[in-house]
Amino acid sequence: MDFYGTIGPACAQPAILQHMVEAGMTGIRMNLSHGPLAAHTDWLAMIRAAGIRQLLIDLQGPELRIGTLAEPVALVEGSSVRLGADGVPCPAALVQAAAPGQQLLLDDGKLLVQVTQALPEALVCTVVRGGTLQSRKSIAALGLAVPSPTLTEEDLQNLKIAKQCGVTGVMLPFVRGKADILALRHALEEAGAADIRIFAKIENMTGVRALPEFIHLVDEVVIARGDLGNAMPLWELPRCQKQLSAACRAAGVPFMVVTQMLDSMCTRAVPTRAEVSDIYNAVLDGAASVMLTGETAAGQYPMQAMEYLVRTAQTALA
Ligand SMILES: Nc1ncnc2c1ncn2[C@@H]1O[C@H](COP(=O)(O)OP(=O)(O)O)[C@@H](O)[C@H]1O
Ligand SMILES: C=C(OP(=O)(O)O)C(=O)O
Repeated sequence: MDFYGTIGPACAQPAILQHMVEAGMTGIRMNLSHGPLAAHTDWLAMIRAAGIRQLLIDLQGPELRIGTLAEPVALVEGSSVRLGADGVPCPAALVQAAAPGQQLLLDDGKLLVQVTQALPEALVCTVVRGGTLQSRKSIAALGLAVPSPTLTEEDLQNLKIAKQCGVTGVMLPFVRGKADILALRHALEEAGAADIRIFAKIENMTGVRALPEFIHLVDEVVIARGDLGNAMPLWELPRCQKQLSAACRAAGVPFMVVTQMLDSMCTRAVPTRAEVSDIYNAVLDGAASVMLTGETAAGQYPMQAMEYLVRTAQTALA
């Protein structure tokens, strides 16, 4: 079984990475929504030096995200926020597609705003669920199809240098169907990197419904519960996870379970009973891999989190 962490400011130090490897981490993911491969040469050197064999890059793909902010923005419930020109930067395609009444979940649903006015270059929104909005956080526009290409210009640049950077797998967000996978395969071939494995992230209902048409074209399916949880009431997410797991088992395709596996460990050295049960159950369901995200990238206890992930999974495997 594979155990992945996500590299980020909290763990990008040689001693911490070394400790995570000793705890059983077999690979690491770099989320390129927060910066291109070329800007992470120091992290790449650390990954090599720690002897981490598998390096996954998570592309931008069709995912919608807030742009880069000079500083975090406090969104106060009931107040107004402008997304787009002269406001919080966001994709132009979203501004074009959204109409008044549209709900927008930000940062994996932690924040919620509703469009009250759709101007040609900006959306004026009311904050429904407030909090602090940081750079590059996710946007989910419920029920709205926002046209976007499979790969951004930056994704193509990243793929060109992936092989020389030691990348072994590419994660494609928000896979919508066979065409997205074929486009990524083509881009990898063009980059001379046809042997890099493809991880298809299932992050919305379009991806759930389309899985049968592309499951045999990918190397691993990723049950990406952060964004997927925005696509349904949260109490339905476990059923969806079980159904996706069963579909992968039936097709004989490996799958990964990811996101909030040890979320409380972002701020505490010991996980909850519910979190270790979640990991144990994912392994019993047949997951080929499990991955930590914010726990290792931005949390206070990246080494301890990796240790709990690996030990709990190994107990389930024993
Ligand atoms: N390459 C990076 N550079 C700087 N910060 C990062 C990077 N990768 C991750 N982070 C930080 O760690 C957090 C958790 O990582 P991840 O779960 O991959 O991001 P997100 O939830 O934004 O998709 C990010 O929101 C960001 O604050
Ligand atoms: C892993 C996920 O993707 P991201 O970190 O881009 O939110 C997820 O949505 O579960």
